[in-house]
Amino acid sequence: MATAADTDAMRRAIELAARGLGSTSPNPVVGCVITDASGHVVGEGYHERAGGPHAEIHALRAAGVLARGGTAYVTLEPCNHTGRTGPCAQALTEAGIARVLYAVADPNPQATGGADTLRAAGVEVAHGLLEDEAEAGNIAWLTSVRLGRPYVTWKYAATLDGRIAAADGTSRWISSPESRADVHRLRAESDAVVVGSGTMRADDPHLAVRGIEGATQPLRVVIDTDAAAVRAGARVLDEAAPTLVAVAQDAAPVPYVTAAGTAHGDTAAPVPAAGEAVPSPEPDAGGPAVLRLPRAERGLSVPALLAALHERGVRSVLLEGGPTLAGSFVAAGAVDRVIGYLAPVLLGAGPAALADAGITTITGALRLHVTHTDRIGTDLRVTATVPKGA
Ligand SMILES: Nc1nc(O)c(N)c(N[C@@H]2O[C@H](COP(=O)(O)O)[C@@H](O)[C@H]2O)n1
Repeated sequence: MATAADTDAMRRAIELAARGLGSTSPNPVVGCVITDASGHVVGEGYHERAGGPHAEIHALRAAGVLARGGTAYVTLEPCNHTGRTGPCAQALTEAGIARVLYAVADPNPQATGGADTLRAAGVEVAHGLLEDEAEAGNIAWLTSVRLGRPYVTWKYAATLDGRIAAADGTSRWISSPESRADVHRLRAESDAVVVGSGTMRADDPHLAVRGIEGATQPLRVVIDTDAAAVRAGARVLDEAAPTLVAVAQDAAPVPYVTAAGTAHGDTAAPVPAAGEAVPSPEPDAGGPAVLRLPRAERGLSVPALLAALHERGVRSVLLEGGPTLAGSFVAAGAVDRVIGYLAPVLLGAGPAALADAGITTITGALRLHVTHTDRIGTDLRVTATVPKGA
C-alpha cells in the first residue's frame, strides 16, 4: 500500500526523469529517488545519456551506505541485463535496498525481469505507483519499443480559423515569439525534425534548436520525393548538421551538395535498396545523407520512413510541416500527438493546417483527447493525443 510519502517520492522521480528529455535516446528517460530506512530522501538521480549510468546507479551513488534498508522509487522497472552498463536490479540488491516501487514495466525484452530478480532476492517490490504520469513522461521511448517506430508529434501554428498562411502564401509570423521559442524546446526534446520539401522551398526553415543551452541538435529529415529541393540546394542542406533527405527509390540520382550549397554532379552510385542510407560522398563538407524509400499513394511510404528512422535510433519525431505531409502521416495512422499553436488572428482564406488525410465523412474523423491547454504569449497551445487504436 503506497503512502503519501511514497507518492511524493515517485512524483519527484518523474520530475528528475524529465531532465533527460532530448539527451538519452535511444534510451528511455528514467528518474530515481532513494530514501533511507526511516523515509528520508538520501539519493536522487536520472539517466543522463545513453551509455552512461542508469538513474538507479546515480541515486545509489548519492545515497552511499544510507541506502541500506531503504526504498528505491524508479519511474521504470529496474533493468535486469548487462548492456552498456550492469544490471540495476543487482545493484539495488547489493546496496541493501529493502523495497522497490517502480511506475512502469520495462517493455524492452532484453532488459525486463528486474522486478522478478529483486523479489527472488527478498526485496519487497510494487509496480504501478503514478504509472500514467510516468508513462506520459517517457511516452516516446515506450511507444518506440512497443511499436517499433518513433513516437510522432505533429506540430503546427495556425490562425484561429485554422490557416497556416495567407492566400498569397505569406505566413511570417502568425504565432507569437513565445510560441516560436516553445517550438525550440520541442525540437530539443526530439530526436528528429521532419519537414516536406514544399515547406522547405516556401519557408526555408532553419529547423535547428536555438536559445536552449546544451541542447542536442535533432536529425533534420527532409522529405523530397523527387529530389527537386536537393538539386535546388536549399538552405537547410547547407549546414554541417546531421541531415537526411528522403527521396523515392526511383528518383533521379541525387547530386552532391556541399556546405556552400553547391550541387555538382550526380552520385553515380547505384540506386540503394529501400531504407538504406547513402552518406554524402563529401561528408566533411556537410552534405546530407540520402535515404531512398518506396513511393506510396501520397508521396513516400510513411511506415518505411519511420522504420528507417527507428533503425537509426530515432525514438521521437517532430513533424513540422506542411499540410500535405501531415495529411500523409495522419492517413498512415502515424501521428501520436498533436500540438497546435492557435493565434488570435483571422485570415479567412489560405491553406489549412491539415490537407487531405483520407477522411471523407464525419464518422471517419480522427477524434483526439486533449491533454493540455496553455496560454503561450498571445496564443493558445492545445496538446492532444490520438487514442490507442484510433
Ligand atoms: N531502469 C532503468 N533505468 C535507467 O536509467 C535506464 N536507462 C533503463 N534502461 C533500460 O535498459 C536499456 C538500456 O540499457 P543500456 O544502458 O544500453 O545498457 C533500455 O533499453 C531500457 O530497457 N532502465
